[in-house]
Amino acid sequence: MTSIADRVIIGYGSESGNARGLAQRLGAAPALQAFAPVVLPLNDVRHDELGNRDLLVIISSSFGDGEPPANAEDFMVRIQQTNDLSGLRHAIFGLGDTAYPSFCGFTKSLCAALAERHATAVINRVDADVTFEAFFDRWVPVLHRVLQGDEQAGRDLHLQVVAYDENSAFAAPVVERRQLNLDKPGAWHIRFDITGSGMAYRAGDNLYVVPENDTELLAAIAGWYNDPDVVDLLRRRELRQIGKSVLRELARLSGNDRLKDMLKISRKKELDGYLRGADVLDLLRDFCTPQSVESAALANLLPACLPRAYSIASVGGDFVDLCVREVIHERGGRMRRGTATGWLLGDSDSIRVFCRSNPGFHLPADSSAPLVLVGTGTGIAPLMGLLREVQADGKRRETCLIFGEKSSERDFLYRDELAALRADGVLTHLLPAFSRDGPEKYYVQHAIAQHGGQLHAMLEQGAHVYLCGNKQHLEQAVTQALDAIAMRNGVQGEGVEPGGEPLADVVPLSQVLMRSGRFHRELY
Ligand SMILES: Cc1cc2nc3c(=O)[nH]c(=O)nc-3n(C[C@H](O)[C@H](O)[C@H](O)COP(=O)(O)O)c2cc1C
Repeated sequence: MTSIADRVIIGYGSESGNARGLAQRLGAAPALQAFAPVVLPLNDVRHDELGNRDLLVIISSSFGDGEPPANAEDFMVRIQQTNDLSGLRHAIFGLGDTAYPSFCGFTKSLCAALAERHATAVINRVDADVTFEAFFDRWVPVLHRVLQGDEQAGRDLHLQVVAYDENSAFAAPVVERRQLNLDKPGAWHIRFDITGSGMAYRAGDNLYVVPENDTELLAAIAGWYNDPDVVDLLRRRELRQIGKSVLRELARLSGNDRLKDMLKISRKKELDGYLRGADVLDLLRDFCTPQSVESAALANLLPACLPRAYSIASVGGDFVDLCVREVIHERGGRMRRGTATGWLLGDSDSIRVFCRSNPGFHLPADSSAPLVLVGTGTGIAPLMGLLREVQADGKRRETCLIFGEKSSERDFLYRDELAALRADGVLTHLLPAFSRDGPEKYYVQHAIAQHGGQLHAMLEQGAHVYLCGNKQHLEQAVTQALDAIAMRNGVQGEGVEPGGEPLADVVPLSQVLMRSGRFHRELY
């Protein structure tokens, strides 16, 4: 095989430095030195000066609404102003984030503009998500093989994260449903197979579930209308999270004075109380008649079933794990299940899902920073993901999991997995807080207080705190407990000398952690 180029020009488009960093690494890669690599911002690349023994490698992020970074804007304009680029050969590595609507929008447009002008891509375009490092490590050896003449290697490489969303979700087979506790409502471990989906995620990210409605609820609404076709009509409409605009329209169609009255601002509390746990069938029965709100009008009125977000409990790869609490309650003589949890825990073989990046809950870049992980109930989910990432990284750091539940015997979620992580040295401290095990209630804030010295030492070493669980119960209690251990041990925050008296304007530790990006919260 003979090499396809003598020279490699590496042009980068980068706002915050990721693409530039990769470009510089590529430029320094030993395998590329035979091709005299030159690294420069895309705006400085003169495509009209490239010869037919040059390969243009483009590494760029996307910004705004899928637009080029500032140092790639002029390059894009020059490409658009050129009619024929048939001599140009290129390889594009795009960096983006599926959290943005126009995922890798710039590099996709650039690739299309080059193709329209008959330029040749020697490797399939890469659309990388926040997990771009893993793609880069796979892409560089292929680039090297292509340069050496193995053009098929470039055609065989497919590194494109697909940006799924609620309108184009991936139907992921469910490969495991396992109850983790002994009581009702159940806490379930659910595993999806996402092989071949092009979906990429990392620990801390969220999975959105696009549910279908409970068949019993659909049948009951169809019964109310006395029309079986209503089941299909409403299968994918939102039947539980009912917005103000839907209520207003129902009040208008039904002409019901009670509903109109409840919509007045002065009665907001009453309306909120009524809506808690209510669904469309309640509204129909309580305020409407099948004649005043016809089923077609109702279907038109209701938005599509809203996707529900869940914290991912695994780390990258071909599977996504969730830890889900069953939602089940009775109201007005009727059992109700959560729309998404009902769908997840039903018997459906596959479920439509998509991932969204959640950078605020990723592991810190500093691989030596200790981790203090605090979670209650299914709030353990993303913490399991983070621990799995520590395990996969292979770089050991001090980690402490403070896990709160009711009973060690009945509710110790992931007991075996945690024991294995302990044995493996991934989880260095496990502090369970089972509220009903002893004569006194014992919650995570009590565990924080009891082990204050040890936690304080970790915080002094730059620990990051991750908190996940119920907003109402957890946030304030944990924040206060952290502030209290800092005060007791000599604050590492601002305004107090270690061991000294607090000043009047002392900044609590939780604030200091938050300001320095070391307090990560996922509360619901
Ligand atoms: C304000 C802002 C806007 C962004 N817009 C997009 C976007 O439209 N599409 C996309 O795929 N990624 C978008 N991203 C994600 C970046 O492309 C991603 O973080 C990339 O790794 C940054 O690389 P850089 O450091 O080389 O600029 C955006 C990021 C920020 C902070």
